[in-house]
Amino acid sequence: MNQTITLEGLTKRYGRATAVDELTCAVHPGVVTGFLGPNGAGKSTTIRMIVGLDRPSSGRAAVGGRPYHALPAPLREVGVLLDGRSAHPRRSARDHLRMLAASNRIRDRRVTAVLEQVGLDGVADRRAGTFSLGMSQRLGIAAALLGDPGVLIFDEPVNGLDPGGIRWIRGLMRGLAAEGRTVLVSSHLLAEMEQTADHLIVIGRGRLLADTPMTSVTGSLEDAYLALTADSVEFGS
Ligand SMILES: Nc1ncnc2c1ncn2[C@@H]1O[C@H](COP(=O)(O)OP(=O)(O)OP(=O)(O)O)[C@@H](O)[C@H]1O
Repeated sequence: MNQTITLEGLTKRYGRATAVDELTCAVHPGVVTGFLGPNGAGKSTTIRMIVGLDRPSSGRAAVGGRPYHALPAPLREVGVLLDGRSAHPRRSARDHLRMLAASNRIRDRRVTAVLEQVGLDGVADRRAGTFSLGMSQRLGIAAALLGDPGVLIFDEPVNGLDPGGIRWIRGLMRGLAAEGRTVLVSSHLLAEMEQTADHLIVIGRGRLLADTPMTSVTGSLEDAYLALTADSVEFGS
């Protein structure tokens, strides 16, 4: 399938506030695209609209030309990590993934495969509520990978991961892109993005500020980012 994510005039208003403002851009397969912007810029809201958790006020978000809700087997086409702590705390990691697999007609052996892939095979039968933040993030990543999707979206995946985990997810994202998948990742960790992303989409106050290959960033990403977003920071210095 066509694995490009396309946003066309994507807009989300909450009352009089505009969280996402006429966003038009595309996220392509085969590369890691970093999705950057200050707190409150609209990254999570954009991701939620891509995966059908929020309705756009106007405009469109599509994957392979189709809105998420029109995909016949969404988890097999788009994997998303939004909040690592999404599993029921009393349910084991394995059961959480089994339920997701069953509801999306994904074979049970994928559960074992993704548990191994994220390094949770040794704790698969422990309740998710006893997991550390980093382990919960890994479980969320396992859920995103479950359907072997061509499109992966990670909202702050490095959150809570230790240095070994950070290196692991960097390799995971690079590997997924090298397999030809579309990888969109939001993060505030610019040094990490500098090592991971091939392409950058930067938003501020819901608007597109930059859509550019990493190679066009001269000097440090931090300097370039802070200059670009200087007028778009709602909170902070
Ligand atoms: N359900 C909601 N109701 C009202 N306003 C909302 C809602 N969800 C988000 N917003 C507002 O939309 C704006 C964008 O928020 P969003 O969470 O998308 O930003 P973000 O770029 O992901 O931020 P962060 O980096 O802090 O996670 C913020 O001003 C936020 O307060």
